[in-house]
Parts: sequence; C-alpha cells; structure tokens
Amino acid sequence: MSVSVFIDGAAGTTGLEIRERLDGRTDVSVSTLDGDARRDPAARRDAINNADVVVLCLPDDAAREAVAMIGNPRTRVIDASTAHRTAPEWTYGFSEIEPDGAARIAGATRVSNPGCYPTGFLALVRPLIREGLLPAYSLLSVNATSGYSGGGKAMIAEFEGGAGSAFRPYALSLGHKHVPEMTVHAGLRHGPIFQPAVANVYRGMVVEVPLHLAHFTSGTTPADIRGVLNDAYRPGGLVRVSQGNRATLGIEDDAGTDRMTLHAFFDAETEQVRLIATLDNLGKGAAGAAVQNLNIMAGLDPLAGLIL
Ligand SMILES: NC(=O)C1=CN([C@@H]2O[C@H](COP(=O)(O)OP(=O)(O)OC[C@H]3O[C@@H](n4cnc5c(N)ncnc54)[C@H](OP(=O)(O)O)[C@@H]3O)[C@@H](O)[C@H]2O)C=CC1
Ligand SMILES: CC(=O)N[C@@H](CCC(=O)OP(=O)(O)O)C(=O)O
Repeated sequence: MSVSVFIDGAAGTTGLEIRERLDGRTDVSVSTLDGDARRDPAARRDAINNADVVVLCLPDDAAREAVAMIGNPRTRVIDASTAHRTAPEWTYGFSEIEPDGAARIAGATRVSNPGCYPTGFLALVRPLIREGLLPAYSLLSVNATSGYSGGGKAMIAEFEGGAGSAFRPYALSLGHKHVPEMTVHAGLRHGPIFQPAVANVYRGMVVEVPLHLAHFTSGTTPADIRGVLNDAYRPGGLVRVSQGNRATLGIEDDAGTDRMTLHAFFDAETEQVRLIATLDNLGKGAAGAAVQNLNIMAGLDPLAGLIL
C-alpha cells in the first residue's frame, strides 16, 4: 500500500522540487491542489485531513495556518518553513546530526525540515559540540552564500529580471531568522554571528565556520576534528566528509543533488581551521531533506527518490 502525501504549496520552488523527486514512485501517492484551489482554505483543509503525510512548502504564516487545520489525529506533517524549527513539541528533521535522529523522525507526527543554512552549519559543528571538542559557550561565526532560489519565487523573479547582484551580503542587521535554529540545535549558549549572501547563481550553497584551534578544548588536534566528523557520518549517506585537501571549492559542487560535502582545512603554523559545507539549498537544504524525512517516517528506504 502506498503512502498518501499532500504537498501544500506544490507550485512553489520547494514544492516543485519535492514533486520531481516523488514523481514515478509507486510507494508514494502524491496529491496537490491546482489553480485557485491551491489557496482555498476549504480545499486545503480537506486535502490536509485526507493524507497520511502533509508536506508544507509555504511561508511561515501559511504553514501555521495549515497546522491549525489538522483535525485528523492520523495526519503527520513535514513543515519546510521556519515556523516550527525550535518548537519543543516538534521533531527536528535532520536525521544525521544526532545518533537517534532517524529513530525520532520515524516515530514523529510533527517534523520540522531544517533551514538550508542551518543544515550546513549544524552538520559541521553539532558533532564537535556533542563530543566536547567545541564548548557550548563558543562564540562562532558563519559565512555563507546561497543561490538565489533560496529566496523562493520572489527572489528568482528579481534575479532573473536583472535586478539581482553578482554577490549580495544581507541580514546586515544581524537578526536573521535562522540564528535561533542554529543556536538551539547546535547546543550553543550564544547565537553565532551569521553573515549570509546571495550569489547570482540559481542554486547551490557554501557554508563556512572559521575557527582558531584555540576555540577548541585544550589539546584538540586537526586529526581529532576530522575523526569526529568521520565518525559522525557513515559512508553511503547524504552527508559526506571529504578526505582530500582541495585548493578551491565551488558553490556548484553539490548543486543539483541532495548530498552535502563537509571539508575541514587546517594550517599548522597559524593553528587556524576552516570548516566548510557545500550543498544545494533546494536539495539537502529543502526538498531533498523533506523527501528523506518522508521516507524515514513512512518506513521506506531513506534515500529513495534522492539525487546522490
Ligand atoms: N527556497 C529554498 O531554498 C528554501 C525554502 N525553504 C522554505 O520553504 C518554504 C517555501 O519556500 P519556497 O518554495 O522557496 O517559496 P515560494 O515563494 O517559491 O513558494 C511558496 C508557495 O507557497 C504558496 N502560498 C503562499 N501563501 C499561501 C497561502 N496562504 N495558502 C496556500 N499557499 C500559499 C505559494 O502559492 P502560489 O503558487 O499561489 O504563489 C507558493 O506556491 C518557505 O517557508 C521557505 O522558507 C526552506 C529551505 C530552503
Ligand atoms: C537566499 C535567501 O534569501 N535565503 C533565505 C533562506 C531560505 C531558506 O532556507 O528558508 P528557510 O528559512 O525556510 O530555511 C533567507 O535568507 O531568508
């Protein structure tokens, strides 16, 4: 028997990517609303309460509204928006960053899909904090660049209409909506200084955490850092730890896929460290993670339909 899935916001950037990944699968039957019906509350309420799993690909307010429409105790939700990512009664949908992450998602009825930037940040730092190499009181910073599809339909129209920029730093007032999510799920006491930028490329993402070795607990070596990352992510999954020493990285490296690659660079003389993740904001940063969570919740192959 296939799992019935309703995608609310299926005509948006993330919704379309999820549809593509589920297309042709026989273990999942997908429903969506078209035309005027897609914003009709009665039609949405009906669809939401008739699906095994609802995937919300909506702005935050519309996502909250959709959750309030649920009357069927059987209905399970994956919310791709920011609305519930730090809500204690929701399960954070990043199976790889905690040893029991997949088990928790498998049993959950409310799963919040991680944000694209937090996906890179948390993959790099959460294992190091959990294993005691980075203290919880660390004062971190995150430099990150996203493709313009990260801003959804409105930003795609802006950049493709010629009003974008080759490289646009933003969130200059430091209050970006992803900071609480990064802080809570990393287990940090203080929010990192988050410095995001948009590049004039459709998709892809580079997320970097620069560190001095002095940030780490006394005696930590580069081999310890690499060892913790290698132990945290099993080969064959979506999160890969690069073993090489590349001279450059590209925002395109994992674009068009659902994987994420983690890099750790060290300089012995200055004792400086650069931890860098490459991913696709629409892949592991959104639609790929949503489909992975759906697979886990439904007891299917976690990687079914994903682009490795
Ligand atoms: N783009 C990305 O890289 C990522 C996005 N996300 C999150 O995913 C969610 C969706 O983002 P994205 O796909 O980029 O956004 P888009 O702007 O591309 O799409 C949003 C969709 O929501 C629909 N919508 C808006 N308001 C309502 C409403 N009141 N009722 C029903 N439908 C509504 C829109 O409908 P219509 O088609 O009628 O306009 C549209 O289809 C957001 O919360 C975003 O933060 C998360 C990670 C990454
Ligand atoms: C380039 C760009 O504008 N990106 C978006 C984040 C996209 C995203 O991940 O949205 P979620 O908050 O749902 O995670 C931003 O910074 O607001």
